[in-house]
Amino acid sequence: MKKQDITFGLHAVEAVLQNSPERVIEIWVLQGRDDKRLIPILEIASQWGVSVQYASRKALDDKSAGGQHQGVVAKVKAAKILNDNDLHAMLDGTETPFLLILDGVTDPHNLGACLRNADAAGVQGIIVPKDNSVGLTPVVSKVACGAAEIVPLYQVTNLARTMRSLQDKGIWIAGAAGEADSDVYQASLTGPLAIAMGAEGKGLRRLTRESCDSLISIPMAGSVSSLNVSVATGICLFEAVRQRLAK
Ligand SMILES: C[S@@+](CC[C@H](N)C(=O)[O-])C[C@H]1O[C@@H](n2cnc3c(N)ncnc32)[C@H](O)[C@@H]1O
Repeated sequence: MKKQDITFGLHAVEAVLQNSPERVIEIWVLQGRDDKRLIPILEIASQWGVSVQYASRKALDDKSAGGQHQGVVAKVKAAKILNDNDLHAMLDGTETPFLLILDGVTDPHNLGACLRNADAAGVQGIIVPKDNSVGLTPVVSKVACGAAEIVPLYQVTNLARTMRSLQDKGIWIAGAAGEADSDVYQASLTGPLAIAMGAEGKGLRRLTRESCDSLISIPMAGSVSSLNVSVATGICLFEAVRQRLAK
């Protein structure tokens, strides 16, 4: 298991400091940078006794492997990897679960954007298969703008089995698929719910699709056949939010 990781970008570094300050080992800030947005980061770092070093742009570019670091990079202890047991422990204390399943998303920008959408929609956790999915990389954290520190990501060994265990707990699973007959605006998305999204190229795998209780589509008016997975995720989650608030 990885022991240390890198997080970069203003929102991502501030979020890890705010939510898990004990994980932050050291912070590097671009020397000569006079940016008000750094103030909360420096304040929280000082409050928790986290060492802050000033470094050149080249050093920060190297530490972030060329990422968009916005003048701040943190060395952090790797986050605990959450599994099926953690998922069920969370569900046992959750009244009306609202979950997102991502069936094999591999692009860190897409996972980061889905985490951001999930946080904004009030999703309690994202479930992904352990294999053939991107995990919590530095790029994911940066794109998630802090949401990677808030929304738990559960990495499960057998997604179909986990889906069955969700259904046993009374959670309805709606899978998003462009060719589904029922559209997202007519589906009922209230109550205990998990929305399952497919991967960038292949969509939902056959077994995942067959494990869903219903399939929903987002009507497409133009000529392209599908939306980017993070855009489709945002639409499905916020239609569910709309219905849940209207109840
Ligand atoms: C880029 S799409 C995958 C396209 C893939 N060729 C397919 O056949 O599903 C990634 C995921 O976003 C969701 N998605 C994209 N467009 C959608 C739409 N119009 N309706 C419902 N879900 C959609 C689905 O979950 C899909 O698996």
